[in-house]
Amino acid sequence: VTEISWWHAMTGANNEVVNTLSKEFNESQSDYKVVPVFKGTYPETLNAGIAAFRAKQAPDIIQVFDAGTGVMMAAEGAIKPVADILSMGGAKFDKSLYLPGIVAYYSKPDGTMLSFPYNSSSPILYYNKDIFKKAGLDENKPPKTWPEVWDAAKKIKTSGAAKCGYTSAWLTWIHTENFAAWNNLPWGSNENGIGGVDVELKINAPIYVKHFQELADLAKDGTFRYGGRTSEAKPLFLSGECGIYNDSSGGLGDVIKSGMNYGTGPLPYDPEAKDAPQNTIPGGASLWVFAGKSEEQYKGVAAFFNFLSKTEIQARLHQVSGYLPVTLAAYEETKKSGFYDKNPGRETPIQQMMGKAPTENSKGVRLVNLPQVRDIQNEEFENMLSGKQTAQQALDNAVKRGNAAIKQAIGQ
Ligand SMILES: O=P(O)(O)OC[C@H](O)CO
Repeated sequence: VTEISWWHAMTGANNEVVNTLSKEFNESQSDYKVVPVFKGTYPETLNAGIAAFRAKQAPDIIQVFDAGTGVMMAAEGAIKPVADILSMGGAKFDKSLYLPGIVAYYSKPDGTMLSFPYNSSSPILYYNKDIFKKAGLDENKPPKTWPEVWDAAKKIKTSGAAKCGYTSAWLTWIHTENFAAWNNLPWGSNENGIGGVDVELKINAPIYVKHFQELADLAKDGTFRYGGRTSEAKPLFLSGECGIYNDSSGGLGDVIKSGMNYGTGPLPYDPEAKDAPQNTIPGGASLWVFAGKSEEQYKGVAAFFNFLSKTEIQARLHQVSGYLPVTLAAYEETKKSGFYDKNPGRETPIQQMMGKAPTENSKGVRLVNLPQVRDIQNEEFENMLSGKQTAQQALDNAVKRGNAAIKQAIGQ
Protein backbone atom coordinates (compact mmCIF):
# COMPACT_ATOMS: atom_id res chain seq x y z
CA VAL A 1 0.00 0.00 0.00
CA THR A 2 1.35 3.44 -0.95
CA GLU A 3 0.70 6.04 1.73
CA ILE A 4 -0.36 9.54 0.67
CA SER A 5 0.13 12.18 3.37
CA TRP A 6 -2.35 15.06 3.48
CA TRP A 7 -1.58 18.04 5.71
CA HIS A 8 -4.63 20.16 6.49
CA ALA A 9 -6.03 22.89 8.72
CA MET A 10 -9.56 21.68 9.34
CA THR A 11 -11.07 21.67 12.84
CA GLY A 12 -14.44 20.64 14.29
CA ALA A 13 -17.08 19.52 11.81
CA ASN A 14 -14.74 20.12 8.85
CA ASN A 15 -12.06 17.94 10.43
CA GLU A 16 -14.62 15.14 10.65
CA VAL A 17 -15.31 15.56 6.93
CA VAL A 18 -11.59 15.23 6.13
CA ASN A 19 -11.34 12.05 8.21
CA THR A 20 -14.52 10.53 6.77
CA LEU A 21 -13.52 11.20 3.17
CA SER A 22 -10.04 9.75 3.73
CA LYS A 23 -11.53 6.66 5.34
CA GLU A 24 -14.05 6.17 2.56
CA PHE A 25 -11.38 6.53 -0.11
CA ASN A 26 -9.11 4.09 1.71
CA GLU A 27 -11.90 1.55 1.98
CA SER A 28 -12.89 1.97 -1.68
CA GLN A 29 -9.60 0.51 -2.98
CA SER A 30 -6.52 -1.29 -1.71
CA ASP A 31 -3.55 0.36 -3.49
CA TYR A 32 -3.34 3.68 -1.62
CA LYS A 33 -3.89 4.95 1.89
CA VAL A 34 -4.54 8.67 2.46
CA VAL A 35 -3.26 9.75 5.88
CA PRO A 36 -4.66 13.14 6.97
CA VAL A 37 -2.62 15.16 9.48
CA PHE A 38 -3.90 18.33 11.17
CA LYS A 39 -1.18 21.02 11.18
CA GLY A 40 -2.88 24.00 12.88
CA THR A 41 -4.50 27.12 11.44
CA TYR A 42 -4.21 27.90 7.74
CA PRO A 43 -1.16 30.17 8.18
CA GLU A 44 0.48 27.57 10.47
CA THR A 45 -0.18 24.77 7.96
CA LEU A 46 1.35 26.79 5.12
CA ASN A 47 4.43 27.63 7.22
CA ALA A 48 4.81 23.98 8.21
CA GLY A 49 4.62 22.97 4.53
CA ILE A 50 7.27 25.48 3.46
CA ALA A 51 9.62 24.40 6.27
CA ALA A 52 9.08 20.71 5.45
CA PHE A 53 9.77 21.33 1.75
CA ARG A 54 13.03 23.07 2.59
CA ALA A 55 13.99 20.12 4.80
CA LYS A 56 13.06 17.71 1.97
CA GLN A 57 10.24 16.28 4.08
CA ALA A 58 7.23 17.74 2.32
CA PRO A 59 3.92 15.87 2.54
CA ASP A 60 2.32 14.70 -0.71
CA ILE A 61 -0.74 16.94 -0.42
CA ILE A 62 -1.07 20.21 1.49
CA GLN A 63 -4.19 22.28 2.02
CA VAL A 64 -3.37 25.94 1.39
CA PHE A 65 -5.81 28.78 2.11
CA ASP A 66 -6.78 31.31 -0.57
CA ALA A 67 -4.22 33.79 0.76
CA GLY A 68 -1.40 31.31 0.19
CA THR A 69 -2.29 30.82 -3.49
CA GLY A 70 0.15 33.48 -4.71
CA VAL A 71 2.87 32.06 -2.45
CA MET A 72 2.45 28.59 -3.99
CA MET A 73 2.19 29.94 -7.53
CA ALA A 74 5.49 31.76 -7.06
CA ALA A 75 7.15 28.60 -5.73
CA GLU A 76 7.84 27.19 -9.18
CA GLY A 77 9.59 23.86 -9.05
CA ALA A 78 8.18 23.12 -5.60
CA ILE A 79 4.79 22.03 -6.82
CA LYS A 80 3.28 19.78 -9.46
CA PRO A 81 0.23 21.16 -11.30
CA VAL A 82 -2.94 19.28 -10.45
CA ALA A 83 -3.99 19.26 -14.11
CA ASP A 84 -0.89 17.09 -14.89
CA ILE A 85 -1.52 14.80 -11.94
CA LEU A 86 -5.13 14.17 -12.86
CA SER A 87 -4.16 13.10 -16.37
CA MET A 88 -1.39 10.85 -14.95
CA GLY A 89 -4.12 8.98 -13.10
CA GLY A 90 -5.75 8.11 -16.41
CA ALA A 91 -8.60 10.60 -16.14
CA LYS A 92 -8.64 13.32 -18.75
CA PHE A 93 -8.80 16.62 -16.93
CA ASP A 94 -11.72 18.68 -18.18
CA LYS A 95 -11.97 22.06 -16.53
CA SER A 96 -15.41 22.79 -17.97
CA LEU A 97 -16.74 20.38 -15.34
CA TYR A 98 -15.73 22.73 -12.51
CA LEU A 99 -17.28 26.01 -11.29
CA PRO A 100 -15.69 28.69 -13.53
CA GLY A 101 -14.76 31.36 -10.94
CA ILE A 102 -13.05 28.78 -8.79
CA VAL A 103 -11.06 27.13 -11.58
CA ALA A 104 -9.90 30.53 -12.81
CA TYR A 105 -8.69 31.49 -9.34
CA TYR A 106 -6.54 28.35 -9.02
CA SER A 107 -5.19 28.40 -12.58
CA LYS A 108 -2.19 29.97 -14.27
CA PRO A 109 -2.92 32.73 -16.80
CA ASP A 110 -2.52 30.09 -19.57
CA GLY A 111 -5.39 28.11 -18.02
CA THR A 112 -3.45 25.25 -16.38
CA MET A 113 -5.16 24.31 -13.13
CA LEU A 114 -2.49 24.26 -10.43
CA SER A 115 -4.34 23.09 -7.33
CA PHE A 116 -7.44 21.08 -6.55
CA PRO A 117 -10.27 23.30 -5.21
CA TYR A 118 -11.18 21.09 -2.24
CA ASN A 119 -13.03 23.64 -0.09
CA SER A 120 -14.14 26.90 -1.66
CA SER A 121 -16.22 29.30 0.34
CA SER A 122 -17.90 32.66 0.39
CA PRO A 123 -18.47 34.76 3.52
CA ILE A 124 -22.03 34.93 4.86
CA LEU A 125 -23.91 36.29 7.87
CA TYR A 126 -25.05 34.06 10.72
CA TYR A 127 -27.42 35.17 13.47
CA ASN A 128 -28.94 33.67 16.57
CA LYS A 129 -32.74 33.72 16.19
CA ASP A 130 -33.41 33.39 19.93
CA ILE A 131 -31.25 36.44 20.63
CA PHE A 132 -33.00 38.34 17.83
CA LYS A 133 -36.40 37.58 19.40
CA LYS A 134 -35.21 38.66 22.85
CA ALA A 135 -33.88 41.91 21.43
CA GLY A 136 -37.18 42.64 19.65
CA LEU A 137 -35.66 42.09 16.20
CA ASP A 138 -37.42 40.20 13.42
CA GLU A 139 -35.94 36.69 13.50
CA ASN A 140 -36.77 36.21 9.83
CA LYS A 141 -34.97 39.35 8.66
CA PRO A 142 -31.20 39.19 8.76
CA PRO A 143 -29.57 42.63 8.38
CA LYS A 144 -28.69 43.23 4.73
CA THR A 145 -26.36 46.23 4.91
CA TRP A 146 -23.58 47.22 7.31
CA PRO A 147 -25.63 50.05 8.92
CA GLU A 148 -28.39 47.48 9.54
CA VAL A 149 -25.84 45.15 11.16
CA TRP A 150 -24.56 47.92 13.44
CA ASP A 151 -28.16 48.87 14.44
CA ALA A 152 -29.13 45.27 15.18
CA ALA A 153 -25.90 44.76 17.15
CA LYS A 154 -26.62 47.84 19.27
CA LYS A 155 -30.19 46.66 19.96
CA ILE A 156 -28.88 43.25 21.03
CA LYS A 157 -26.41 44.88 23.41
CA THR A 158 -28.66 47.59 24.90
CA SER A 159 -31.65 45.25 25.35
CA GLY A 160 -29.43 42.80 27.23
CA ALA A 161 -30.42 39.99 24.84
CA ALA A 162 -26.74 39.04 24.66
CA LYS A 163 -23.44 40.39 26.01
CA CYS A 164 -22.24 41.28 22.54
CA GLY A 165 -24.04 42.22 19.35
CA TYR A 166 -21.59 41.34 16.65
CA THR A 167 -18.41 39.40 16.04
CA SER A 168 -16.56 38.29 12.92
CA ALA A 169 -13.98 35.79 11.76
CA TRP A 170 -11.25 36.93 9.33
CA LEU A 171 -11.29 40.78 9.38
CA THR A 172 -8.85 40.72 6.44
CA TRP A 173 -10.69 38.29 4.20
CA ILE A 174 -14.21 39.49 5.03
CA HIS A 175 -13.84 43.21 5.83
CA THR A 176 -11.17 44.19 3.32
CA GLU A 177 -10.90 41.61 0.48
CA ASN A 178 -14.57 40.65 0.22
CA PHE A 179 -15.73 44.10 1.34
CA ALA A 180 -13.91 45.41 -1.74
CA ALA A 181 -15.26 42.83 -4.20
CA TRP A 182 -18.85 42.82 -2.89
CA ASN A 183 -18.98 46.64 -3.02
CA ASN A 184 -17.08 46.74 -6.33
CA LEU A 185 -14.20 48.81 -4.97
CA PRO A 186 -10.50 48.37 -5.66
CA TRP A 187 -8.60 46.58 -2.88
CA GLY A 188 -5.31 47.08 -4.67
CA SER A 189 -3.98 48.15 -8.06
CA ASN A 190 -3.40 45.71 -10.94
CA GLU A 191 -6.80 44.02 -10.48
CA ASN A 192 -5.91 43.28 -6.86
CA GLY A 193 -2.84 41.40 -8.03
CA ILE A 194 -4.62 39.16 -10.53
CA GLY A 195 -3.21 41.32 -13.34
CA GLY A 196 0.37 41.50 -12.08
CA VAL A 197 2.53 41.12 -8.97
CA ASP A 198 3.22 44.82 -8.48
CA VAL A 199 0.32 45.95 -6.27
CA GLU A 200 -0.43 49.11 -4.33
CA LEU A 201 -3.04 48.68 -1.65
CA LYS A 202 -6.15 50.90 -1.73
CA ILE A 203 -7.78 49.96 1.56
CA ASN A 204 -7.39 53.38 3.18
CA ALA A 205 -10.01 54.98 0.91
CA PRO A 206 -12.76 56.83 2.87
CA ILE A 207 -15.34 54.03 2.57
CA TYR A 208 -12.99 51.54 4.30
CA VAL A 209 -12.06 54.12 6.95
CA LYS A 210 -15.75 54.68 7.73
CA HIS A 211 -16.34 50.91 7.98
CA PHE A 212 -13.40 50.27 10.29
CA GLN A 213 -14.16 53.31 12.46
CA GLU A 214 -17.66 51.86 12.99
CA LEU A 215 -16.08 48.60 14.17
CA ALA A 216 -13.66 50.49 16.42
CA ASP A 217 -16.51 52.54 17.95
CA LEU A 218 -18.65 49.45 18.53
CA ALA A 219 -15.69 47.70 20.17
CA LYS A 220 -15.48 50.38 22.89
CA ASP A 221 -18.46 49.08 24.89
CA GLY A 222 -18.23 45.48 23.67
CA THR A 223 -21.07 45.74 21.11
CA PHE A 224 -18.45 44.36 18.69
CA ARG A 225 -16.11 41.74 20.05
CA TYR A 226 -12.92 40.75 18.29
CA GLY A 227 -12.03 37.06 18.38
CA GLY A 228 -8.77 36.77 16.47
CA ARG A 229 -7.13 36.74 13.07
CA THR A 230 -8.64 33.55 11.61
CA SER A 231 -11.81 31.84 12.91
CA GLU A 232 -11.22 32.37 16.64
CA ALA A 233 -14.46 34.37 16.94
CA LYS A 234 -16.59 31.31 16.22
CA PRO A 235 -16.96 30.19 19.88
CA LEU A 236 -18.25 33.69 20.76
CA PHE A 237 -21.18 33.04 18.45
CA LEU A 238 -21.67 29.34 19.21
CA SER A 239 -21.78 30.00 22.97
CA GLY A 240 -24.50 32.64 22.57
CA GLU A 241 -22.24 35.46 23.71
CA CYS A 242 -22.65 37.38 20.42
CA GLY A 243 -25.87 37.52 18.41
CA ILE A 244 -24.53 38.18 14.89
CA TYR A 245 -21.48 36.64 13.25
CA ASN A 246 -19.74 36.87 9.90
CA ASP A 247 -17.79 33.84 8.79
CA SER A 248 -17.15 31.63 5.81
CA SER A 249 -20.03 29.53 4.51
CA GLY A 250 -17.71 26.68 5.53
CA GLY A 251 -18.34 27.61 9.18
CA LEU A 252 -21.81 26.16 8.88
CA GLY A 253 -20.99 22.60 9.97
CA ASP A 254 -20.11 23.74 13.50
CA VAL A 255 -23.13 26.05 13.70
CA ILE A 256 -25.44 23.15 12.79
CA LYS A 257 -23.66 20.85 15.26
CA SER A 258 -24.10 23.38 18.09
CA GLY A 259 -27.86 22.88 17.86
CA MET A 260 -28.56 26.61 18.09
CA ASN A 261 -31.60 28.23 16.53
CA TYR A 262 -29.73 30.07 13.79
CA GLY A 263 -30.45 31.92 10.57
CA THR A 264 -28.18 32.99 7.73
CA GLY A 265 -28.11 35.83 5.24
CA PRO A 266 -25.87 37.12 2.47
CA LEU A 267 -22.70 39.06 3.24
CA PRO A 268 -23.87 42.62 4.12
CA TYR A 269 -22.94 45.41 1.72
CA ASP A 270 -22.34 49.14 2.05
CA PRO A 271 -25.37 51.07 0.71
CA GLU A 272 -23.09 53.98 -0.25
CA ALA A 273 -21.24 51.79 -2.76
CA LYS A 274 -23.19 52.38 -5.94
CA ASP A 275 -22.72 48.94 -7.56
CA ALA A 276 -23.20 46.86 -4.42
CA PRO A 277 -23.75 44.02 -4.16
CA GLN A 278 -21.34 42.87 -6.91
CA ASN A 279 -19.86 39.40 -6.34
CA THR A 280 -17.77 37.80 -3.62
CA ILE A 281 -14.37 36.21 -4.25
CA PRO A 282 -13.50 32.56 -3.64
CA GLY A 283 -12.19 31.81 -0.18
CA GLY A 284 -11.44 28.61 1.63
CA ALA A 285 -8.55 26.51 0.46
CA SER A 286 -7.25 24.20 -2.25
CA LEU A 287 -5.03 21.13 -2.29
CA TRP A 288 -1.51 21.49 -3.66
CA VAL A 289 0.80 18.63 -4.52
CA PHE A 290 4.53 18.88 -3.96
CA ALA A 291 7.06 18.14 -6.70
CA GLY A 292 9.65 15.37 -6.47
CA LYS A 293 7.37 12.49 -5.47
CA SER A 294 7.29 9.05 -7.08
CA GLU A 295 4.99 8.20 -9.96
CA GLU A 296 3.15 5.76 -7.70
CA GLN A 297 2.43 8.56 -5.22
CA TYR A 298 1.14 10.83 -7.97
CA LYS A 299 -1.13 8.06 -9.22
CA GLY A 300 -2.47 7.73 -5.70
CA VAL A 301 -3.08 11.47 -5.45
CA ALA A 302 -4.85 11.38 -8.83
CA ALA A 303 -7.06 8.52 -7.66
CA PHE A 304 -7.91 10.48 -4.50
CA PHE A 305 -8.73 13.69 -6.41
CA ASN A 306 -10.87 11.73 -8.84
CA PHE A 307 -12.68 10.27 -5.84
CA LEU A 308 -13.19 13.77 -4.40
CA SER A 309 -14.57 15.00 -7.76
CA LYS A 310 -17.33 12.37 -7.89
CA THR A 311 -20.72 13.98 -7.99
CA GLU A 312 -22.10 12.21 -4.93
CA ILE A 313 -19.00 13.06 -2.85
CA GLN A 314 -18.99 16.72 -3.97
CA ALA A 315 -22.72 17.07 -3.35
CA ARG A 316 -22.39 15.61 0.15
CA LEU A 317 -19.31 17.72 0.98
CA HIS A 318 -21.23 20.83 -0.03
CA GLN A 319 -24.39 19.89 1.82
CA VAL A 320 -22.79 18.92 5.15
CA SER A 321 -20.08 21.59 5.31
CA GLY A 322 -21.44 24.73 3.65
CA TYR A 323 -18.42 24.84 1.32
CA LEU A 324 -19.26 25.31 -2.35
CA PRO A 325 -19.70 22.34 -4.66
CA VAL A 326 -16.60 22.33 -6.86
CA THR A 327 -18.20 20.66 -9.86
CA LEU A 328 -21.18 21.92 -11.83
CA ALA A 329 -22.66 18.40 -11.72
CA ALA A 330 -22.71 18.44 -7.91
CA TYR A 331 -24.39 21.86 -7.96
CA GLU A 332 -27.04 20.63 -10.43
CA GLU A 333 -27.56 17.44 -8.45
CA THR A 334 -28.08 19.43 -5.23
CA LYS A 335 -30.58 21.72 -6.98
CA LYS A 336 -32.49 18.77 -8.48
CA SER A 337 -32.70 16.99 -5.15
CA GLY A 338 -34.69 19.95 -3.75
CA PHE A 339 -31.99 20.62 -1.13
CA TYR A 340 -32.10 24.40 -1.58
CA ASP A 341 -35.91 24.49 -1.35
CA LYS A 342 -35.76 22.55 1.89
CA ASN A 343 -32.78 24.53 3.23
CA PRO A 344 -33.30 28.19 2.36
CA GLY A 345 -30.11 30.21 2.27
CA ARG A 346 -27.85 27.30 1.39
CA GLU A 347 -27.51 28.41 -2.23
CA THR A 348 -26.56 31.96 -1.18
CA PRO A 349 -22.76 31.45 -1.07
CA ILE A 350 -22.80 30.14 -4.66
CA GLN A 351 -25.11 32.88 -5.92
CA GLN A 352 -22.97 35.54 -4.23
CA MET A 353 -19.93 34.30 -6.08
CA MET A 354 -21.49 33.49 -9.45
CA GLY A 355 -24.43 35.91 -9.61
CA LYS A 356 -22.63 38.65 -11.56
CA ALA A 357 -19.67 38.52 -13.94
CA PRO A 358 -16.65 39.71 -11.96
CA THR A 359 -15.19 43.19 -12.50
CA GLU A 360 -11.53 44.09 -12.15
CA ASN A 361 -12.29 44.61 -8.45
CA SER A 362 -13.87 41.23 -7.86
CA LYS A 363 -11.93 38.46 -9.62
CA GLY A 364 -9.94 37.71 -6.52
CA VAL A 365 -6.96 38.97 -4.55
CA ARG A 366 -3.47 37.67 -5.17
CA LEU A 367 -0.07 38.62 -3.78
CA VAL A 368 3.13 36.62 -3.56
CA ASN A 369 3.08 37.45 0.18
CA LEU A 370 -0.61 37.87 1.07
CA PRO A 371 -0.29 35.96 4.39
CA GLN A 372 2.35 38.51 5.47
CA VAL A 373 0.28 41.47 4.23
CA ARG A 374 -2.76 40.12 6.10
CA ASP A 375 -0.64 39.89 9.27
CA ILE A 376 0.38 43.53 8.88
CA GLN A 377 -3.28 44.51 8.53
CA ASN A 378 -4.21 42.40 11.56
CA GLU A 379 -1.56 44.10 13.70
CA GLU A 380 -2.91 47.51 12.72
CA PHE A 381 -6.55 46.46 13.31
CA GLU A 382 -5.65 45.07 16.73
CA ASN A 383 -3.96 48.36 17.68
CA MET A 384 -7.09 50.17 16.51
CA LEU A 385 -9.47 47.90 18.43
CA SER A 386 -7.50 48.34 21.64
CA GLY A 387 -7.88 52.10 21.29
CA LYS A 388 -4.27 52.89 20.37
CA GLN A 389 -5.13 54.42 16.99
CA THR A 390 -8.04 55.52 14.80
CA ALA A 391 -9.27 53.62 11.75
CA GLN A 392 -7.64 56.22 9.49
CA GLN A 393 -4.27 55.66 11.19
CA ALA A 394 -4.68 51.88 11.16
CA LEU A 395 -5.53 51.75 7.46
CA ASP A 396 -2.87 54.30 6.48
CA ASN A 397 -0.27 52.23 8.34
CA ALA A 398 -1.59 48.98 6.84
CA VAL A 399 -1.26 50.45 3.33
CA LYS A 400 2.18 51.94 3.93
CA ARG A 401 3.67 48.87 5.59
CA GLY A 402 1.82 46.49 3.24
CA ASN A 403 3.09 48.28 0.13
CA ALA A 404 6.67 48.19 1.45
CA ALA A 405 6.36 44.45 2.17
CA ILE A 406 4.99 43.79 -1.33
CA LYS A 407 7.82 45.74 -2.97
CA GLN A 408 10.37 43.83 -0.96
CA ALA A 409 8.75 40.47 -1.78
CA ILE A 410 8.84 41.13 -5.51
CA GLY A 411 12.42 42.41 -5.33
CA GLN A 412 11.80 46.10 -6.04
O1 LIG B 1 -13.04 29.38 6.56
P1 LIG B 1 -12.62 29.10 5.16
O2 LIG B 1 -12.01 27.75 5.00
O3 LIG B 1 -13.72 29.29 4.19
O4 LIG B 1 -11.50 30.15 4.78
C1 LIG B 1 -11.76 31.50 4.92
C2 LIG B 1 -10.72 32.37 4.24
O5 LIG B 1 -10.86 32.28 2.86
C3 LIG B 1 -9.32 32.02 4.60
O6 LIG B 1 -8.41 32.90 4.04
